[in-house]
Amino acid sequence: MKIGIVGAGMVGSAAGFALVMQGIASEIVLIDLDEKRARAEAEDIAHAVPFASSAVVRAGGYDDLHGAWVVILACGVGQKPGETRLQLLGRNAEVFRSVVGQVLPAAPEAILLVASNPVDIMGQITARIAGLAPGRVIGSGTILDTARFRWLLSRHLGIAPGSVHGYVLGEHGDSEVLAWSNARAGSVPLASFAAQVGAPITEDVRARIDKGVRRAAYTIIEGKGATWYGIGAGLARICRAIGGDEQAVLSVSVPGDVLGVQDVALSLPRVVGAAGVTATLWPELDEAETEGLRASAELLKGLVEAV
Ligand SMILES: NC(=O)C1=CN([C@@H]2O[C@H](COP(=O)(O)OP(=O)(O)OC[C@H]3O[C@@H](n4cnc5c(N)ncnc54)[C@H](O)[C@@H]3O)[C@@H](O)[C@H]2O)C=CC1
Ligand SMILES: CC(=O)C(=O)O
Repeated sequence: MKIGIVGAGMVGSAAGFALVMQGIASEIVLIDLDEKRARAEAEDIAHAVPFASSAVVRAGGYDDLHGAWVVILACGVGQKPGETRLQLLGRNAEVFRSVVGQVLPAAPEAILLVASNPVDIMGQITARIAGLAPGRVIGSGTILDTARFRWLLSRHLGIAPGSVHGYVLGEHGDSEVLAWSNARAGSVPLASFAAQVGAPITEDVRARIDKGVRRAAYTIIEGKGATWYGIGAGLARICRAIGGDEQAVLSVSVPGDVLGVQDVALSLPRVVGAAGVTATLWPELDEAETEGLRASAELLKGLVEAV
């Protein structure tokens, strides 16, 4: 599978590295305004290929995207310490207006996978500009937040993250909703399993995990300036679902109607395969989670209307 990456910064490069290490791509083309950076990252990632797979990794221009199955959009700016994702909107919307118009003629068949923040709104803007069939523009949404949630729960319960089933829904950002009420360990409801292993989900545990998920980006950015490994792996996971036509259920962001809010992009568990997102699984939520999701949808709707 050929994959293009526009934006060869930390996120784009981490995605390229994850794709190589997991053997997901046969060819990766890195594009950046800073061509020297794209060449350097492509060369560095290519040096990992002999340890993992047989991909061709190179820097290029938009014409080199011809034949790409997926084009990852990770260009623009990231948060500075203390900044929210939503504060990036004006700057990144400007970048996307020029970038998406250059990607489309070169790779009209590609699925566009948006990573840049605020990712839900950037995904919706991209879908509007691109005019592709629904589900062919995917925002990485809360794929990373869901990973953070599963990881923290797995640490608390003492089981593998892959055996924890739970999702973060709504905005990839401050208004996101951790769907505690339907989380499970294996096939067992979370609270029941937690009690069985002597690790109950007390209010303190819940607050700690909520903060660990919701504030993760702020803490990491404070410490090292940006986050990239988690989202790099998340983007590779979505590409794997597309390349393998997996019909995998992943929390990603596409536009749709949510709890009475029309045409708003946010994350719900979605079925992802070769055609992109083909279905949404409506989770059963309790009242507080439902209200949280509605508030997240209304917040995002207000912002996208203003762009
Ligand atoms: N969706 C998610 O879960 C996450 C999203 N992000 C977001 O990903 C984006 C990228 O973050 P980083 O890689 O850390 O930033 P970065 O600054 O390291 O890389 C961004 C790259 O975009 C390039 N660029 C800027 N304008 C361009 C244009 N017009 N055409 C081509 N390339 C252009 C820059 O030259 C730079 O190399 C940010 O918006 C960040 O907030 C970051 C982490 C997680
Ligand atoms: C930066 C960002 O969006 C994250 O790490 O969640």
